[in-house]
Amino acid sequence: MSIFKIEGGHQLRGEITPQGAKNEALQVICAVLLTAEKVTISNIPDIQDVNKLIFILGELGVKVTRIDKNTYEFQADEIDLDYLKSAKFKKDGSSLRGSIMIVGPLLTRFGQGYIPRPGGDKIGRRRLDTHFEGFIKLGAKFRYNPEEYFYGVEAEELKGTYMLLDEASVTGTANILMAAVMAKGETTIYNAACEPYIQQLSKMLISMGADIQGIGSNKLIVNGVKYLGGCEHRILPDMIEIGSWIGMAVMTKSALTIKNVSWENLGLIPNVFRKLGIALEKHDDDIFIPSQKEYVIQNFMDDSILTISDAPWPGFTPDLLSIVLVVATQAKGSVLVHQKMFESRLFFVDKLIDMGAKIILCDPHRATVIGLNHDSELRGSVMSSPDIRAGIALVIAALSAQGTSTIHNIDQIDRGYERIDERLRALGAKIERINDSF
Ligand SMILES: CC(=O)N[C@H]1[C@@H](OP(=O)(O)OP(=O)(O)OC[C@H]2O[C@@H](n3ccc(=O)[nH]c3=O)[C@H](O)[C@@H]2O)O[C@H](CO)[C@@H](O)[C@@H]1O
Ligand SMILES: C=C(OP(=O)(O)O)C(=O)O
Repeated sequence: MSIFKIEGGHQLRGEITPQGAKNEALQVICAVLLTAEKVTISNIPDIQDVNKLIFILGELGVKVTRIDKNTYEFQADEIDLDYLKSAKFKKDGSSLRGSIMIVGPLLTRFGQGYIPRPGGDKIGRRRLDTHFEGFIKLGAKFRYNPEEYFYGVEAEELKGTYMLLDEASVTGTANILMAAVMAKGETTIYNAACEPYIQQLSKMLISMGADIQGIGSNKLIVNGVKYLGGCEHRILPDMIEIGSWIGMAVMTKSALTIKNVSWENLGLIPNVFRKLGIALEKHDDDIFIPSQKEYVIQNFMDDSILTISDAPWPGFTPDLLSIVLVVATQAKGSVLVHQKMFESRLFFVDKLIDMGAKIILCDPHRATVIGLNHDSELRGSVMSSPDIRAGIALVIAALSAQGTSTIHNIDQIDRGYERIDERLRALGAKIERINDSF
């Protein structure tokens, strides 16, 4: 296990290009299972979760060719369905959340799909009902082995239908959509998630020959086709990484340019950071953040304290609330951060409190932050990263703190951030990765 050692208080400078989006990558890589033809995907982030998924596809028999650092060609023309029943798959498949999305494509193309209970962040209960209720609606038989936490669906033929999802689940919508594109007849998926990840997946499926309407809305109408072909697809920049870079710049009082962010796909993200008082300038498709000695949190119009909360898209993504929270610790003013979706994602605030931040954890979902306005800086500390976004929030805190911090369990951060230490060093940060053999 490696650790990060970070000497805080150094400004960043220069330009950074965001990686491709992790959550889109996990969807579109699963979609290669829908065709026997070649699929080329570019801007794939070189991160642990994505590499694990590519490994699983390779074990399943998909031919994987790495064309350059971030571009791969996939061909799923000889799939080994026996691997799905092996002990190895039960181990490999459970190591990340995104692997769940192989089930929809396998079910629609081969009539069977299996998955061990998937991993991902330990940020609260993460059920899979939406996924499997959708497959059942399409005509699949559901099997569950509780001893092994092993899920399965089987069907001779999937038939289009109307469904109202019990929640707008991101991976659930992607999974059901991938099953529906080759089901017989019309499927309506209402209360569908519509994050840019899903919009991108839909566009890719259309370029493979699928018929999907309603992209970007919460009602997708799919007319099943018999066959899908190859395509080329480019992944959008990672909006969560973009938000993380905004946090790094502002907490270290640095001027930073984030290149080619795809502004039109950022939704409320720029607005939310602006409400925290952060100056964000749109320079063509870049974000420029000027160096700011202070940033003042806006109150609501009636002068009550600002609340920032998450909601399914086009609401504010829950994956940026930990970053909003850490940024607020050095703002002028107060804000209530309300994490509605996940019940264990705010517990990391203890670590920020140890560093000197003024935060009241009201309950597992809500934390009030009273900004220090840089009147006193956070103090370096020894911490462990509980999940990917808390992990990057701790990195941000450490970059701004006085003294040196050590962050353990950085595997969690490597799950979703490509060579974050190298890229930060190139901008002037003092961060080292140390192999911790103890
Ligand atoms: C690999 C991947 O793509 N992961 C993302 C995906 O996870 P994932 O697809 O697993 O998350 P879901 O969208 O299924 O939901 C996450 C949690 O939010 C709750 N929920 C969901 C929808 C809703 O309308 N109300 C509600 O309360 C669910 O009960 C669940 O506990 O979406 C999450 C929510 O944006 C993100 O945090 C994850 O980064
Ligand atoms: C929660 C996240 O990821 P996963 O769904 O893969 O655990 C995330 O990206 O913030």
